[in-house]
Amino acid sequence: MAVDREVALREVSDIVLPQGGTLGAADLLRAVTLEAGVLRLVIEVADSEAARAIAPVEAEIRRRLEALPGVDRVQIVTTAPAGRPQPAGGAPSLQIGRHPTRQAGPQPIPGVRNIIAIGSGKGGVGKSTLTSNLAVALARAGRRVGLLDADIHGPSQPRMMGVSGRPASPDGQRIEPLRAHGVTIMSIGLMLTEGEAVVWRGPMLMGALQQLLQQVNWGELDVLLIDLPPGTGDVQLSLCQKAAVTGAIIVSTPQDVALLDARRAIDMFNKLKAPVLGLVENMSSYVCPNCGHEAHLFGHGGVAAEARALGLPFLGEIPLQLEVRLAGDSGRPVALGEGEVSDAYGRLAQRLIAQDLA
Ligand SMILES: Nc1ncnc2c1ncn2[C@@H]1O[C@H](COP(=O)(O)OP(=O)(O)OP(=O)(O)O)[C@@H](O)[C@H]1O
Repeated sequence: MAVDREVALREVSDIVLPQGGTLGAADLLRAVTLEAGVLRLVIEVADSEAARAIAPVEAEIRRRLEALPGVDRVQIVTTAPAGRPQPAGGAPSLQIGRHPTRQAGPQPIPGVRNIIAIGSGKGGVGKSTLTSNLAVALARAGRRVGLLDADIHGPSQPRMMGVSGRPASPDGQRIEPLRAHGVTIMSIGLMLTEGEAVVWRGPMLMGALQQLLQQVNWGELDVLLIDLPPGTGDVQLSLCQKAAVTGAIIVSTPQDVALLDARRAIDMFNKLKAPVLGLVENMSSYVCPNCGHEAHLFGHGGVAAEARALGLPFLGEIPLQLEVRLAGDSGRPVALGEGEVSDAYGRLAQRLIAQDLA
C-alpha cells in the first residue's frame, strides 16, 4: 500500500477527541504532505486552550502514522488562529479560510439585488474573461456592479481587472472591496499571500466563501457577479447553500466535449435549485484581422443548439479575438473600448438589464 495524503487521513480519522467526536469528523487536519519519508501535517484548533487539550491526540496521530510503511518521521504543528477571542455571537474574523459559521439556509446579501454565478463545466473556456467583461459592460450601462472572484484554485480577476494589494479592513471586522473600471471587486486571490498554496478542503472553503459574501462591504449593488471555479465542486455547492443566488450563467465553447461538461454544470445547478439563466457561447467565431475571413475554430452554434435542446435561453455569443486576451492580460477588459467584441458583451449586459437581473 503506497502511503499518500488520503491513506494518512484515513489512518487517523477514527481517533477520538477529548471533547468527543472523531478527528475525521472534526476536520482539523490541514496540509498533509509526505516527502522523502517525512510526513508533515497541521492540526488547526480553535484556540490555545483547545491546542493544549489536543496533546494526547497528537501523540496518537504520531504513533499511528509512524507505523505506516515509508514514513520515517512525522512532523506535527498545532495552530490556533491568532487574534482576539471571538465575542459571544461570533463576530467575524478576518482570517480568511476559517470554518463556516452556522447559517439558516441561503441568505441574501444586504443591499445586493441580484446574485449571478458564472460557471462552466470545463476550465479555460473563458468564464473569467466573460465575467470581467460583463461586469464592465454593465457598469458602462450605468448599473451598480460587484464582482466576486471565487475561483479559489486560480483567481484571475485581480490580473484581468488590473487590481492588486490587500483590501483594507479599518475596523478589523469588515473588508473594504477594491474598485476598478466602475466595478466593485473582491477576490480570494487578494487575501492570499502570493504563491500561497490553498490547502483548504470543504468546510474551510465554505467558511472563506461565506466571509467573502457576508463580510465584504459590497454596498448597494444591482448585481453581484460571481466568478466560480470550473466544474462542479465544493465552491458551487457552498455558494448555493450560503447565498440566495438569483441564477447561474453557463459559459461554454462550441465543441462537443465542452458542451458535455457544460451539461454536467447545468445538472448540478438544477439539483442545487439555482435557476440556470442561460448559456453563452465563447470563442464562437474568429475573424482574421488581416483578410477578414471568418473561421470557426471550435465549431459554431453548438451552444445555441444545446440551449434549445435543454429548453434554456441562449444569451449570446462572443467571438474569439486576440484583443480579448491581450486586454485581459493588461488589466483593461476589452469591453471598456469599442468594437465587435465590446458590442457583444454590451448586448449580453442589455439582456440582463431588460430582464431586471442587473
Ligand atoms: N473570446 C475570447 N477571445 C480570445 N481569447 C479569449 C476569449 N475568451 C477567453 N480568452 C482567453 O482564453 C484564456 C482562458 O480564459 P479564462 O481564464 O477566462 O477561462 P476560464 O474559463 O475562466 O478558465 P479557468 O476557470 O480554468 O481559470 C485566457 O487567456 C483568455 O484571455
